[in-house]
Amino acid sequence: MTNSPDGTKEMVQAEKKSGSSGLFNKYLKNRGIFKNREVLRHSFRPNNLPHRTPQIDSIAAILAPSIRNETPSNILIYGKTGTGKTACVKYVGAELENACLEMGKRCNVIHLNCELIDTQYRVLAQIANEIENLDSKPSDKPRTSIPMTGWPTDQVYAELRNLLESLGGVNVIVLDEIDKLVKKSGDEILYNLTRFNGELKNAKISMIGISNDLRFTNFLDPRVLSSLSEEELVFPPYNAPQLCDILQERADVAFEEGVLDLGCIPLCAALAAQEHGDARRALDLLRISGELAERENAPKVSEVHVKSAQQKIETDSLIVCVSSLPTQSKAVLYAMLILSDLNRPVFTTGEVAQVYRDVAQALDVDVLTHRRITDLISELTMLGVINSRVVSRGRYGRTKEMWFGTGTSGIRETLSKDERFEEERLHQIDIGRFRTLFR
Ligand SMILES: Nc1ncnc2c1ncn2[C@@H]1O[C@H](COP(=O)(O)OP(=O)(O)OP(=O)(O)O)[C@@H](O)[C@H]1O
Repeated sequence: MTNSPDGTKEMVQAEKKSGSSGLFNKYLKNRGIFKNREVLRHSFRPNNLPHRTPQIDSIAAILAPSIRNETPSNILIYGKTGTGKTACVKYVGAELENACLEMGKRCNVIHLNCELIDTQYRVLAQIANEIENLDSKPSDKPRTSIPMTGWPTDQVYAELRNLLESLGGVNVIVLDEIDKLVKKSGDEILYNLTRFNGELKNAKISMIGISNDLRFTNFLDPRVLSSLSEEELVFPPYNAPQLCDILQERADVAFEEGVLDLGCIPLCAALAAQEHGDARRALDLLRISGELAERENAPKVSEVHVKSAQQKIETDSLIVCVSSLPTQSKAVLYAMLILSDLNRPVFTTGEVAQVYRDVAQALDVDVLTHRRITDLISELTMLGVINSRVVSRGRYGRTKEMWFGTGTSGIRETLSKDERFEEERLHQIDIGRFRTLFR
């Protein structure tokens, strides 16, 4: 068999050999969109972080005493989501560890995600765990001298102290999303960690707290706040041109040459900058645009793909939001769906409340007061599930009008997955009555 330019014959041959039905042939035949899509994922750690040189330099300057085996100041880092806080701290941390290694000094940077590790016990056990396994290879069985639950806190502190002392050197503990830890477990752990250096002879610790919620400092004891924020850094949001530079660097590695239409990167950057300058959102937009183009076998990624990606992200986050709503909010939302099915693109609080009563009865939940329904409607507006505006009705006073921003199919499907919203119950609602009422 001669080789065909597009490789079809080879594929047919491979198919015969392997017995596959050729389901994936169309994906093999086309020139790919991506050269390396991993570069656009959240887990990728870039070596170059455009527009963050001042922040990187500041963190490096504060941590620099570590290379002389001295204790660096604690740092508190703030900034909205996707402004590169984690990426910069990880980058500087890796550089610091390498620099210390070259100089024969011991310095460990231990990064904890406090969304997952959110109690005093777990923070301490995880620090110990990471320290114990610093030099191990991926194939080694992990060593754990502190179990993840069960010991008295004093014993955990004592064991961690022994471990730190036996290894010596500087340990920089990064508490990423520190606000989650404080909200869940208070500031005792921070108090204890800031005092830990006083008990150590051989080893030193310093802390970096990262947060996108400035208000969490209100929950801190003033002594904890002053020692934790010896140094403070703020990461400003990126603007559209900055996001363009960030995306361009990644796109050069991620996409095949020439597949990305010129307008794609500026559009992703502009959409993400409109939100709040979030690089994560910009990268998601670019990756999903590429994936949509790939799925429809398009030869290029165009601005139409970017717009569809934006819509997909919005729908996906709407679905996550709706599925986590409490039953009463879902009941209010279901009442709105009924109204929109009755060809009412815009409805008022009074109308929603009327339909809601029947929905609540059908679902067998308490019927809330008009006041509570109004509160739930405000919450749904705040979450972006619906849009609303207050209008004046002359001598009838003011009322709220609301409408669905995008299609309702995602909301409908999500509600139908809630077992309370089973068809049998919902059939009890007399839609005909509302049809007459709201004619
Ligand atoms: N200057 C930059 N250059 C390249 N990529 C960046 C830059 N800033 C952020 N990113 C990328 O954007 C994504 C989000 O960044 P990062 O996780 O550091 O944000 P964050 O400020 O810590 O957000 P959050 O508060 O939500 O955790 C990551 O994939 C990161 O690699």
